[in-house]
Amino acid sequence: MRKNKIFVVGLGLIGGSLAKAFHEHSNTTITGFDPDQATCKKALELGVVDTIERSVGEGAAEADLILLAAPVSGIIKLLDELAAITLKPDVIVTDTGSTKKGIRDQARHVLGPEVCYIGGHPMAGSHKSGVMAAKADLFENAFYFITPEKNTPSEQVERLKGWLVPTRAKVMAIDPESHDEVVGVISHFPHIVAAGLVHQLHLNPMNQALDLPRLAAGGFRDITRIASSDPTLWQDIIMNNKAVLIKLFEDWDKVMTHVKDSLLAQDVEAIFQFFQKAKMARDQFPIKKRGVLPPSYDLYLDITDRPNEISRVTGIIGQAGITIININVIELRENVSGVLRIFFQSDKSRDEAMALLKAHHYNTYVDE
Ligand SMILES: NC(=O)c1ccc[n+]([C@@H]2O[C@H](COP(=O)([O-])OP(=O)(O)OC[C@H]3O[C@@H](n4cnc5c(N)ncnc54)[C@H](O)[C@@H]3O)[C@@H](O)[C@H]2O)c1
Ligand SMILES: O=C(O)C(=O)C[C@]1(C(=O)O)C=C[C@@H](O)C=C1
Repeated sequence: MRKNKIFVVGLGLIGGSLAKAFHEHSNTTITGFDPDQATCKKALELGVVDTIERSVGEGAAEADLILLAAPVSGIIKLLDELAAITLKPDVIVTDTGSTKKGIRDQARHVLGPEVCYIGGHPMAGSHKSGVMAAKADLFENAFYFITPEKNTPSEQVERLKGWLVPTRAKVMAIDPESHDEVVGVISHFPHIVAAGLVHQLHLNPMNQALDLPRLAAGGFRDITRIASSDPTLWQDIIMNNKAVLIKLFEDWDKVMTHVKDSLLAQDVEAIFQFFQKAKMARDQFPIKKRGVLPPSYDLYLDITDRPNEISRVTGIIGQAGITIININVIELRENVSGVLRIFFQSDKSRDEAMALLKAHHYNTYVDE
């Protein structure tokens, strides 16, 4: 029996992760191509793909699903390459680019009407790049945007959804223009702000003498994690969502000017409201679930910086026969209290541990 063939072009974080997830499709061969030879070699070694194709043309001609997972400008060029190849009549061409309008425009422009192109964008990722960071479960429970045209046959949309089942993502159809507006707010502009905060720190005159990153606590690190993302990738994304981002700069200026003016006017109530409204909105965000990871029940407790403090806590829990599945320390600075986060297998274990620690005068709490 002939095997179906998925051809993944661009075997980095996203292409590699999708290729890994696609291995769940039985009766399917996953082939790949990447211009970087070292990436191809690694993808084969790690079993991310079954084979590496010698060129885009050779892989694409035989494929039932073509997935373009290069940087956005690379995807646009790849569409030109595909336009010059005779593809299988029922092939679906999709991509993972973080912007959709420019890619859709190019697909419309260069691919003939006989080729079914449906844009895609999985809303999960990382500041890390490359095939080594690829994970089969990266998209589990994440949204996965697809951008079919009004005239895309519904059977083709269903076929693409079928291909994407092993990602365990929540597939959502949206038009490319709305997509770019949405991700401008929830992804692209925040990346600019994160990088901007890092620049602000570096430009500060105190940085030379005091090495501010060394002093920065959890808050700065949390909000700037995504500033470690690949600049080439982000240059491409930002350039391809220019109009949306320019408008967001105007909105952002209004928000910042409001805080600055409130501060200048010593308007305490306005400043309180600024934080209060943001907190209320942020606290309502749905909790993100990660499907393959077993659920964990977390307990937080305040600890002081004294010798053997962590082993004292784990000892109290361990002696009661309660299993701890993981531990992490949040912001324990010299001579200052920090927070210990302990992960349990069940709410019962967590609640028992909590009662025990309370009896030992620890301040404990759970984050609902
Ligand atoms: N990183 C994220 O969090 C994330 C999330 C969702 C979508 N995306 C999008 O997915 C795509 C891939 O991102 P990534 O994070 O996997 O990047 P990556 O840098 O990890 O991988 C990109 C891969 O594409 C290859 N490549 C570069 N130019 C190419 C070309 N012209 N043809 C074929 N391959 C080429 C590179 O060698 C590299 O292996 C981008 O379009 C990005 O916008 C990224
Ligand atoms: O988690 C991260 O590090 C990401 O930046 C992932 C992220 C995002 O902004 O949320 C980045 C780009 C995408 O296109 C989708 C997801």
